[in-house]
Amino acid sequence: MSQVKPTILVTGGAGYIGSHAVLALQQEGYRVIVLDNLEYGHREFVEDILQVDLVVGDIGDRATLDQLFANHEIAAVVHFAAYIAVGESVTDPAQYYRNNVSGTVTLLEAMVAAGVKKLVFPSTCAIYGMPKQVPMTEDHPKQPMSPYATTKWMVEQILADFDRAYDLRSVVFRFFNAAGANPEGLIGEDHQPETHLIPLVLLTALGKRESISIWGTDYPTPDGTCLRDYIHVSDLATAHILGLEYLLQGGKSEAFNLGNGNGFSVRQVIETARLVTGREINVVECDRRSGDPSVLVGSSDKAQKILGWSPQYTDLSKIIGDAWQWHQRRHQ
Ligand SMILES: NC(=O)c1ccc[n+]([C@@H]2O[C@H](COP(=O)([O-])OP(=O)(O)OC[C@H]3O[C@@H](n4cnc5c(N)ncnc54)[C@H](O)[C@@H]3O)[C@@H](O)[C@H]2O)c1
Ligand SMILES: O=c1ccn([C@@H]2O[C@H](COP(=O)(O)OP(=O)(O)O[C@H]3O[C@H](CO)[C@H](O)[C@H](O)[C@H]3O)[C@@H](O)[C@H]2O)c(=O)[nH]1
Repeated sequence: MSQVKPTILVTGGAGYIGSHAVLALQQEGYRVIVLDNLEYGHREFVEDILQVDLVVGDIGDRATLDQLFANHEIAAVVHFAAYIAVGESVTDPAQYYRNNVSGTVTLLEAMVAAGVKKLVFPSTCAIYGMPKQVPMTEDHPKQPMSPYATTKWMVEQILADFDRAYDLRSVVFRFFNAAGANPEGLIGEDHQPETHLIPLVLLTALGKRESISIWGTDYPTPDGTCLRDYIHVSDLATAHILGLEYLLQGGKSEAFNLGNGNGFSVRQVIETARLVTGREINVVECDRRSGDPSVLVGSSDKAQKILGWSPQYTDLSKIIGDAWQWHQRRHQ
């Protein structure tokens, strides 16, 4: 007889990475409830494609949260809801602190009040700032260089205090560059506006954009363009299951890097996209974008050791190929 698995609340589950985590949870037999205000998320991902219960509401709305926790026996929360645009966080930091920090504190208070004391929280490698050593490990100094990254580091510190004071246990995942789409092509990356390299390259291949800008060709890297650690979104989703199971089994609070372990340059991404799509992709070489480190590559040894996680889709052609499948379907 198969064991009934607990109910998990996924905030931001209508977004890019959250919807992939919902799919993975569903496939593992968990009951899932999504809380998303749909400011950026996609209703159809949750209701039509994944067919999961969706509560349209805000993480900063305590009454909605209290009702949710009262009406459902929720064992843990996976908390993706946040604003994510680095550039916008520089020009309008107030809304980032309100949504990502204040909203999260409201969620955490509601959890403690309801006795729900397990949380999986996506953070970012951007909390490390300029790399002092590569690959970066979890104990690398923290010097966030944007308000967005600061919000994530603040929440990590808040979680450490909530652990000490209220026994709220958390698994923090510091993602490197999330990319790709689930291999079945059901859901994928559709941010408005889009700022990430791989979807922008694929939108160029589709003719939705004239060209892709390469921001900086004079970095101290083999081809002069920045190296990033692109990690398949389905591998991130799998890590969330392992993190959740670790917490449900009584694991203590920990933070883990989640990366591919390999650095790919901007030129490699574009060249691979040319091969995968068979399309012409116009390139414009531009000056550096401010604040971009030349190399960001993570060590995920800790996640491998403690959670038994290792990425399955480390090949750049696979990551771009899955994203391409999704983009073609989305824009056909
Ligand atoms: N995309 C990346 O490369 C990346 C890298 C590191 C960390 N992360 C983190 O992963 C998480 C998800 O990122 P994503 O790329 O899927 O973003 P996304 O914008 O696709 O998803 C975020 C979702 O949260 C919802 N949301 C935002 N504020 C909300 C609020 N106050 N109440 C309820 N719902 C709200 C949005 O409507 C959206 O559906 C974020 O926390 C982000 O910081 C992403
Ligand atoms: O049009 C573009 C877009 C990006 N790039 C370059 O491509 C690389 C990747 O850029 P992305 O914007 O896709 O990703 P970032 O590395 O800047 O940022 C990502 O990783 C960060 C961690 O460093 C944060 O987590 C952030 O949320 C997430 O978007 C960078 O070298 C960037 O300069 C271009 O050359 N042209």
